[in-house]
Amino acid sequence: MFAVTDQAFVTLGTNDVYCQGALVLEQSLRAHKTSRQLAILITPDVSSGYRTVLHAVFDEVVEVNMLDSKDTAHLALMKRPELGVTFTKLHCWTLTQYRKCVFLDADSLVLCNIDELFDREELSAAPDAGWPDCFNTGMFVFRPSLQTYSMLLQFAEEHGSFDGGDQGLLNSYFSSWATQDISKHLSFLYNLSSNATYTYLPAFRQFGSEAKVIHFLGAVKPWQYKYNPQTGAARWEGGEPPGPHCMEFINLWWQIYSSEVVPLLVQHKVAEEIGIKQHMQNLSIGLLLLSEQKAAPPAAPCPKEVDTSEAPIDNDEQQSSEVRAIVSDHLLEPVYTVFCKCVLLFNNLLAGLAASISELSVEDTSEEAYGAKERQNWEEGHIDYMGKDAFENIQKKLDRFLQ
Ligand SMILES: O=c1ccn([C@@H]2O[C@H](COP(=O)(O)OP(=O)(O)O[C@H]3O[C@H](CO)[C@@H](O)[C@H](O)[C@H]3O)[C@@H](O)[C@H]2O)c(=O)[nH]1
Ligand SMILES: [Mn+2]
Repeated sequence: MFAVTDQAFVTLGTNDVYCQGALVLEQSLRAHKTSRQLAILITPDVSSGYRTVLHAVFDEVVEVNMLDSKDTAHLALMKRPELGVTFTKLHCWTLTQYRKCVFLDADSLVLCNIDELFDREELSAAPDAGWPDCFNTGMFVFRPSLQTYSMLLQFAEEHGSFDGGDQGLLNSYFSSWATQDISKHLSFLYNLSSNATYTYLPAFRQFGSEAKVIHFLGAVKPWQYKYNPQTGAARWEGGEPPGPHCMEFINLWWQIYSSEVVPLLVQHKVAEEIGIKQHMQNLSIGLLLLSEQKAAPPAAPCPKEVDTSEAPIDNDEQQSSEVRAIVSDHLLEPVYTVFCKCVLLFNNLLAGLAASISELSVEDTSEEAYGAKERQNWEEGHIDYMGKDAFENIQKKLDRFLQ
């Protein structure tokens, strides 16, 4: 396929949670064989583990500073205090290595090839379902330009944003969108809000099958649901049911997440950061499941049984040599053999997750003790045997993980 190098789809992830949305989006664009580059803007909060995964799948990962509107009054009107950071989206105009781009929110996914969008001009976008004289900024065609970028910042400083987020600002700046040029007025099918079934069901029945991009806009995102890979169905758990979303699309998001994104996270050893939980009846059932899918990549070799005797650990050459190095360094063989087996077991459980999980959920546990920094220390051999990496703490982690 002919690759177009001066045009790109661009998305934004300011933290690990939104980056998971970005990974689903990326997989959906690749699945529909885009010929354009895939770029993501990230901010310093994205962990090193996630950066590795993003670098592996996006053509370009660009780190930018966090821009924040800090406009709490307007954001409060929208009941979305977190959206000030969406000003960071404005950085997309700095990507001048590309001639033309299509921005897509990280909470969207594509259902077919949408490369024809690159035939459109700045600023092309689809109407917002809440106020159709405004465009929704979950998807728009733009031309990177440092001049436009600085004019946008200046405009933001002088006028602010009527909703506190990027959407209010961009609609004020590109204010002729609603009336001037119908070719910049894109079909709603390019940015279909996932609750359209509820707001206008007959129209959804008539046209929904032609949808090209699904956008999970609103306070509740697909990753806040729980998913059962056996049934392929997501469900809402705990408390008030969220605003309406079409479950068919939520299920689709989760199907892509579990079949395409989880294996990537496992392969790059970042699965533990997102708190994928498995609900197994007990450890032996879990191990049985793991050993059954031993041959299936990308799962790592798995221990057949839990054995805390002093037999050598031989199920993964690289891991066991690392483990032996730790053991011989500290000459505390009996204690650390058990300790290392637990670590191995923990790693193997994570590695086997993709196929063995009975339920998935995504949580931002980046603040937890086993964060990116700790993992880096671990990888570099700085292990706090007496403190947070002590055997009982690893045991606690295992217990939590297997709850
Ligand atoms: O903490 C955050 C919040 C947002 N984003 C990015 O910004 C986008 C917009 O935020 P989102 O939560 O998707 O907003 P929406 O619920 O879609 O709300 C609407 O309002 C936002 C603020 O004006 C616009 O950015 C959206 O395009 C518009 O659909 C996300 O998709 C991400 O790409 C982050 O990376 N981190
Ligand atoms: Mn969005």
